[in-house]
Amino acid sequence: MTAKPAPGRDRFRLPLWGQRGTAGASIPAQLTFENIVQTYGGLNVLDGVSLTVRPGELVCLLGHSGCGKTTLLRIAAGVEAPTSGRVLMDGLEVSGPSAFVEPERRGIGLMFQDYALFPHMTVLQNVKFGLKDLSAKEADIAARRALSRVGLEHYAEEFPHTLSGGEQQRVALARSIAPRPGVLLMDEPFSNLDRRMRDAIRDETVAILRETKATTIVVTHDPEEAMRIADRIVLMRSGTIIQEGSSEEIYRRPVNLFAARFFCDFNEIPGEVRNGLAHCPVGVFPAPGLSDGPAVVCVRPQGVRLKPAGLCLPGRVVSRRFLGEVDLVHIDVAGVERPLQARVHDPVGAKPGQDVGIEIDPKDVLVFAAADA
Ligand SMILES: Nc1ncnc2c1ncn2[C@@H]1O[C@H](COP(=O)(O)OP(=O)(O)OP(=O)(O)O)[C@@H](O)[C@H]1O
Repeated sequence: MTAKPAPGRDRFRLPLWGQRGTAGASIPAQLTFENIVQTYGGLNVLDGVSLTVRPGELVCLLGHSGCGKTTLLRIAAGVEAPTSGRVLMDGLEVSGPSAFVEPERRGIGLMFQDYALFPHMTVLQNVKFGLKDLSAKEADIAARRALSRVGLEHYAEEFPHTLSGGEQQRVALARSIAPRPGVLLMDEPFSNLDRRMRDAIRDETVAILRETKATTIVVTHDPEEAMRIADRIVLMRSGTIIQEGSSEEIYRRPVNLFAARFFCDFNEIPGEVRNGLAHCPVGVFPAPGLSDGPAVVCVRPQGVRLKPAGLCLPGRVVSRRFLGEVDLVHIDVAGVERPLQARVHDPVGAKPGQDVGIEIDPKDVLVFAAADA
């Protein structure tokens, strides 16, 4: 176990990332976590996390509350030192047994959920705050350029409390990109925005990040948000990475039931695997690679189709809700404890009490060993 860095311990100055001049595109850095362990009160909050974020890549750290996402960001930023393991930027150790680079010398930008704007400073002063290495004139130019990039140049002399939540978010973004960080770390940056404006601001933010080219890690607990913005999603659970990949890879081929449940509200039906096939009350489905034994058959609600009664698996409609683009229909099926959920475009006039036929699209079915649950 490595001790936390003590004052006077081997530190080195890093002109490399620390001073990138005025606003404009960043020189993206590669950020590497090597076997990071972080222990609080004898508990491993991070338990051997290894991850490389490529230059210019946008990675989303996704996981439930308390799984260690923020702790990993804090370690990357240098606000905390890991109990063991190393953090490297472009291959050079910035946290670890042989070095600890101060946060302000890492060239890492931070943006928090609450934006952390200073209320007594104008918008321009807030954005200039991180530009202390520049002359007053250079800082002014860089800050105004960052503000213009987020479309808020006209708000330079306003105070934060006079701005809407979405505008404050953009000021915080301008402040974090103004020093042209090689790496940008964002902790739940959209969670304070109401749903109506979140999608637009999220897309706008991603477009700005692409333009600035900074290597970016965004922490979120919202799978839809991660799918919407990430080049790569890193799914965490209890201080470990359980899967990483593109949103499509994780959605279509989750490594276990936990990962599957994160992205879809499945119908979960107990079944039995025999000779590579899962048998359950709604059908028989391929279960490649699974040993014989109890299983959970997971059926996506959009994979359940309604047909006229008598043609296929019989069911009886329990309820139907109009959700706009689809209807959510609950259907009782013999042998299945809870009604099946179906998200259907064509509910064939389904009314509560009506008998229907059910077809299940095998591409919307995943099977896991019951022990995995
Ligand atoms: N300084 C600390 N001292 C003790 N425990 C801590 C400290 N910082 C974090 N923890 C604990 O470590 C665990 C992980 O916290 P962390 O904030 O990294 O999780 P998270 O995934 O970011 O959660 P959230 O989405 O709620 O922010 C939590 O159980 C938290 O209580």
